Amino acid sequence: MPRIAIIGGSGVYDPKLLQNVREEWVSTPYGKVRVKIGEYNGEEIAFLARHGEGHSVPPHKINYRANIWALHELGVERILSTSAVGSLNETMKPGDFVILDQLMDFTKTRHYTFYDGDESPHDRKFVAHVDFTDPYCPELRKALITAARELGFKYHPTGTYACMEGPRFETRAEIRALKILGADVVGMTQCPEAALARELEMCYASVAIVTNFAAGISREKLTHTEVVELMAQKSEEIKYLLMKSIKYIPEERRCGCKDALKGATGE
Ligand SMILES: O=P(O)(O)O[C@H]1O[C@H](CO)[C@@H](O)[C@H]1O
Ligand SMILES: Nc1nc2[nH]cnc2c(=O)[nH]1
Repeated sequence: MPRIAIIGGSGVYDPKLLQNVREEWVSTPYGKVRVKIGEYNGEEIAFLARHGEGHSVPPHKINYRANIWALHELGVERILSTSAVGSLNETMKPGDFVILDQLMDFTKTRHYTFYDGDESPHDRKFVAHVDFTDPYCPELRKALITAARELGFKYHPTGTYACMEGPRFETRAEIRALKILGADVVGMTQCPEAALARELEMCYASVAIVTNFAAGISREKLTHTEVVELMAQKSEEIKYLLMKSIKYIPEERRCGCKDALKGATGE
């Protein structure tokens, strides 16, 4: 049973670091999910391509609830994810790794929770308000930071991610506003993915890879081609970062993630 999962974002479509990979279709109350399970460092790791194998699913149409539920169903406790981002912070340059520590959600049409009361399509029919002060697991963040430092990669140990609805990129004015609000990087997929993991008391962290400067900061037109091209250039480094990070993930969970529902339901 895999304790750890990797969710690959744009440009990260197959689990290069895993051996003996098998595919499982996991049924969930929100639909079926295709998960690959393989071995690394003597243990089972699950892998899920956020946008589907051929990047066929746009950010606003990803079935985030099915994805996170499926990993929980498999017994996953810890999720590492990648996210390709634009940078609003001149110190965070294309090719840099940012170990996210904060996020702001500007998405509009997504499904944000598993806890829909009586309408929940499962037996968790209660209301829950989880704490999300620190949306990323401190233990997973530490593992990513240690690995990035040891590998000598250009990385930033903190970063605030603004999640936009997409699928279009941002206007100059939107980026100007996000910069005033304190965002360092901008993307389209961390919300509701991170919150849904917290709702199922799973640890979650994301390494953002800067693929471009954001609209109005970049002098070039923004393209998804540029995003995928830069991610392809970084694919080896991303693989090594994930491999080394996994080795630093403690067996025992001492973070608050595992108790996220305590006090959240009012009981
Ligand atoms: O966040 P990931 O899945 O890496 O994808 C990023 O890349 C796409 C834009 O090129 C958007 O989907 C954005 O969120
Ligand atoms: N929203 C958004 N997502 C991205 N992913 C990679 N670059 C960008 C960007 O500039 N904006």
